Amino acid sequence: MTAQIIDGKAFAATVREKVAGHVARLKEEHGITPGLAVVLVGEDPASQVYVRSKGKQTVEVGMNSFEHKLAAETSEADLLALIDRLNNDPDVHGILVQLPLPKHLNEDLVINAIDPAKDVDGFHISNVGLLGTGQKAMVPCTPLGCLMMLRDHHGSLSGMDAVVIGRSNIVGKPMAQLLLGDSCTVTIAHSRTKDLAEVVRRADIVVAAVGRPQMVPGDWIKPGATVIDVGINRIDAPEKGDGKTRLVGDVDFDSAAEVAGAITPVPGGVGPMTIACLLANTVTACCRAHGLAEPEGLTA
Ligand SMILES: Nc1nc2c(c(=O)[nH]1)N[C@@H](CN(C=O)c1ccc(C(=O)N[C@@H](CCC(=O)O)C(=O)O)cc1)CN2
Repeated sequence: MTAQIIDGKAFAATVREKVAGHVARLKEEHGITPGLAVVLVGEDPASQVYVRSKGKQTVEVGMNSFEHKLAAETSEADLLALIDRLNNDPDVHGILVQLPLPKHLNEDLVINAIDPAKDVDGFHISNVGLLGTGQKAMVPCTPLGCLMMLRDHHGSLSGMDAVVIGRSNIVGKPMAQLLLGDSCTVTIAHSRTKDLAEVVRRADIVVAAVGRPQMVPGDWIKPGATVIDVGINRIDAPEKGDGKTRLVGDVDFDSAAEVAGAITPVPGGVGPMTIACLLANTVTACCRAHGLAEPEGLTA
């Protein structure tokens, strides 16, 4: 293996430390404690784990955590009523609704009901528009985490060729906007892209966010390129024993690490940065709500 490993777990710990410092200052100097409300509808096991982790890390950095767990059959009207209460609660600076939602709930309607100033996921249409036009926005946590790791590794990204594989509203599109904002030449590729291998081979930066296990092999990677693997896919692992599974990314780590200059692992790469950036966004939202200076290095 030749690539440097970009350790997202360690980097996330440094982000949390910075957040904790800002939270302590907000308390000492202004008597303000940032608060994050997390809404979970239903019992999706992975979502339950992520929500528990968000609550625990929120408290660990000194913020208030408000968890709202609703039954899977909750009506849209009841969910919207809860969001309205949270929008009007001065102790709540950040609101997020864990995705995916049960099928009977309209995700767009629910997300767009959140006050954009409290939308710490950055999914509200107003924040999407602000980011797309280069204005001050709440930035989606996973792409923000990827950008932080890229800036930390490279310093300036200006002039680099970047390929984002995947066009989701949550990762692919905002990631492309952020890279454009840092003056990369950006290509958004997807399942219908012709000659994807050739497109990826041109890139100095590859962000893989397609949700297909190990889809990107090492021979698609330009030697020395930086590879950010957003995928989290569970696959069978018969080598570990009957019925066992393991997590892999969208990139074939072993072959890509032979060619890349740097690469994020799965697990322990982008995933931990998602929650760290959620905490960062909550402090940012709190500072903006109170007209205070925003924390440096925690926003795009
Ligand atoms: N409202 C939101 N919903 C969802 C988001 C989001 O950003 N906002 N993202 C994902 C889930 N997610 C956070 O919510 C998330 C996913 C993965 C990780 C993580 O740390 N993964 C670990 C591996 C965990 C494991 O063992 O399964 C890693 O990659 O190392 C954190 C947060 C969808 N929903």
